[in-house]
Amino acid sequence: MTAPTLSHDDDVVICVRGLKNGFGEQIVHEDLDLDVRRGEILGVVGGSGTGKSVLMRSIIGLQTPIEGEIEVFGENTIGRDETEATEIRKRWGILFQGGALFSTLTVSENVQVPLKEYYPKLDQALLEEIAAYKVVMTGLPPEAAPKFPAELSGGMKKRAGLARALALDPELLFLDEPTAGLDPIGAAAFDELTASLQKTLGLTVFLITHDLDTLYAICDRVAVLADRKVIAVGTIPELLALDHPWIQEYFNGPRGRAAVSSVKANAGHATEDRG
Ligand SMILES: Nc1ncnc2c1ncn2[C@@H]1O[C@H](COP(=O)(O)OP(=O)(O)OP(=O)(O)O)[C@@H](O)[C@H]1O
Repeated sequence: MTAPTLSHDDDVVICVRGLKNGFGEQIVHEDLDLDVRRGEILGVVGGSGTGKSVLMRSIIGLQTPIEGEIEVFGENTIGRDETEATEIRKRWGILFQGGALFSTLTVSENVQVPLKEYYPKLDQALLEEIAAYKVVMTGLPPEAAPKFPAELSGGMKKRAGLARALALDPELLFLDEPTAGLDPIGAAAFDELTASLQKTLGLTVFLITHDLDTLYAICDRVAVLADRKVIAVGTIPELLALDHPWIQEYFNGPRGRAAVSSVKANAGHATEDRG
């Protein structure tokens, strides 16, 4: 890995400095800084329209910023030529909102898309074998591989999207609202899957969410977007110690308190189960 030049810290996988994004007259980000550390699950929160998805799109090179610098794995990601950008892109996987599966392809074929794109010489039998492995890895039954997205439940679609995001054995995973639209049990199961894959594969995870349960259950740190920048980043107790009205309202409001009790209750069950 190239040493990061922006952060001077080898443990920083994503480093954003002085980011400015906008559309016409509308400025979405200004002077935004963020570090994502190796091996952490970083939750990214903020009110609707604060620019969480635009931030993710800037980091992965789908949105060219007006100003600022972004490094991923110590490599500048802005304005790279296609060959250089491809080399960096190979090292991350993305689960877009809603799964974003190709509806005319089966689950297995969806997982094979990035493999074919980056390794065009792999033979078909191997492609299918890798896809089958990724499908099972995300907790789907092997019978899901030949199915089309329309034949899957919402939760299964998310898992299929995750299988595709993991196709290239990434070091870094971007998840955009992975539990949106899932029922609470499905959402909790998806959180568990994310946490267990993160641990097993040693992933760094950039996770955009509105789901307080997800933040409490699996995020190591949380970055809060407001006023066009990351106004705070830290553990939830660290954020709760801050006197910012949006942070207090979000984490200490009725939904935040409910999420804490549910995490405590689950921890209690886990202890009882072990006993
Ligand atoms: N391609 C685009 N063209 C014009 N405006 C855009 C574009 N993409 C995003 N925006 C605007 O940028 C702002 C931030 O959008 P973004 O989707 O990043 O918000 P978000 O924080 O992810 O919101 P949500 O939580 O509702 O998903 C919004 O006002 C949105 O309308």
